[in-house]
Amino acid sequence: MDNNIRAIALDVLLKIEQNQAYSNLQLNQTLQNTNLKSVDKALLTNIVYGTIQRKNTIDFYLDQLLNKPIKKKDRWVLSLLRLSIFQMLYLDRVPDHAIIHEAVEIAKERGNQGLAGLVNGILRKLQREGTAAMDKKAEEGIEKEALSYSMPQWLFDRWKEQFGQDDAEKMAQSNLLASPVTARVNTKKSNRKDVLELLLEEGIVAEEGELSPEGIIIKEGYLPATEVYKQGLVTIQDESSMLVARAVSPESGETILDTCAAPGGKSTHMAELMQGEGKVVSLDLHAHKIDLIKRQAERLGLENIEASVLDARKVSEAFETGTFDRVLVDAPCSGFGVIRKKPDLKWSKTEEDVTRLTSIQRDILHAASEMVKDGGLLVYSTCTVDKEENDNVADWFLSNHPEFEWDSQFAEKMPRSIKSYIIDGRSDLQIMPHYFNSDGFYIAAYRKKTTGGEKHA
Ligand SMILES: C[S@@+](CC[C@H](N)C(=O)[O-])C[C@H]1O[C@@H](n2cnc3c(N)ncnc32)[C@H](O)[C@@H]1O
Repeated sequence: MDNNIRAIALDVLLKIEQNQAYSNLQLNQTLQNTNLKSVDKALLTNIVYGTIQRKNTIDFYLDQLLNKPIKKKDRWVLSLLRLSIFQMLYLDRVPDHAIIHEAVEIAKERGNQGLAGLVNGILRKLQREGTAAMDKKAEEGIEKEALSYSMPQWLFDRWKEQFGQDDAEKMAQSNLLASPVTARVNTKKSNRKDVLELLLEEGIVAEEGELSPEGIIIKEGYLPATEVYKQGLVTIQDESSMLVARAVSPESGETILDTCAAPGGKSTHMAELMQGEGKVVSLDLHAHKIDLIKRQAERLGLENIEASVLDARKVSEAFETGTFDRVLVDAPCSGFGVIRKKPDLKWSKTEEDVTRLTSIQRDILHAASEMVKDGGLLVYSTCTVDKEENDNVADWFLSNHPEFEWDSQFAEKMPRSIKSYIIDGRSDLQIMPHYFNSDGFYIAAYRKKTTGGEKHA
């Protein structure tokens, strides 16, 4: 069975590489289509994410272990070596000799005796000699952090400049850890206590989350296979992401705009908080993603979501100015807060991408702000930790939109444990992954000033 897991892990890694697919999407698709036990699914997840997370460091070792480059047609062997080295160096669960044996069997089956010999030789050398000599070389190199934390040096340097050495190191370190699986209870259908009991009956060990009143943390078991999930009592979502809908704080009967809504995590959360009363208008640029929102809404039993395709920058072509009580801009971003779940992001995104994204973020925020009623609320959020995309965009907005002010009630809506991270006089929040073992998220909330009338939201 274990051999099977490694063969599947190899296929997932190759598909991610060949199709440039997002690791989480490719892996989830595979997890849904295999009948592995939940403990094996966890191991598969660990191997795939871990191998991508540590790619930099593993390749640094591989460079030194390989005597000559691997032929182009046999490039898949590199992925096999990477996932085997990841297990040998970073996973305690399986002894080295078993990892080597399985890798050699896969190389034999998929390649030939020569490749099996190559795999055997490299992995045995690593087993025999360890990494001490190679680590010494790394210490002498200039890209020290890139190798210790297995991330591009430019990104580490950027974090160091933005947050200081200590936070940059803590964040880089926490990104190498497995992310907890968390879910949101659908409060339109049930409550946290009942859901925890139902999950236990299905063999899923879970506990209450710390950050969100609807949050639960899955300790053991594969949630998507449960009846609780299928019946729409829960949605898989990170706890910091749940705080976004809290910042919007929609009320029953209101009309809400979610400008960048797919796959629907926050739209459905807001619709649940509204107890199905009122309306959430969910937009996304990509037609194929609208279906994802609709499917989630259906699974969760939410009838108050209207999803359609639209470029949020052109929202004024579809709606009258000041139509919505509250508007959420959960903007496209670099995703540097969710590296634990999408490790490929740290290898694929560049500094130029960050700059390009900030201009889209500004444009969407500007267009969306026109949709807010007097006295209404506008929330800007991202799943990144980059100041250029976060504080800078948020500050730019406020200085260019005097009709808005910080939402003075923002801190009250956030959990107590987080309040110390909110700076006095502002209503924004940067959550780093190492603060609460959650995704890195940024949230800023503004209120549109009233033009003489009473406060609305
Ligand atoms: C961070 S994701 C949104 C996640 C979503 N709010 C959730 O909670 O499930 C950003 C989304 O913005 C969409 N997007 C990108 N550019 C856009 C634009 N100009 N107008 C509308 N949506 C856009 C992307 O397709 C992507 O689905």
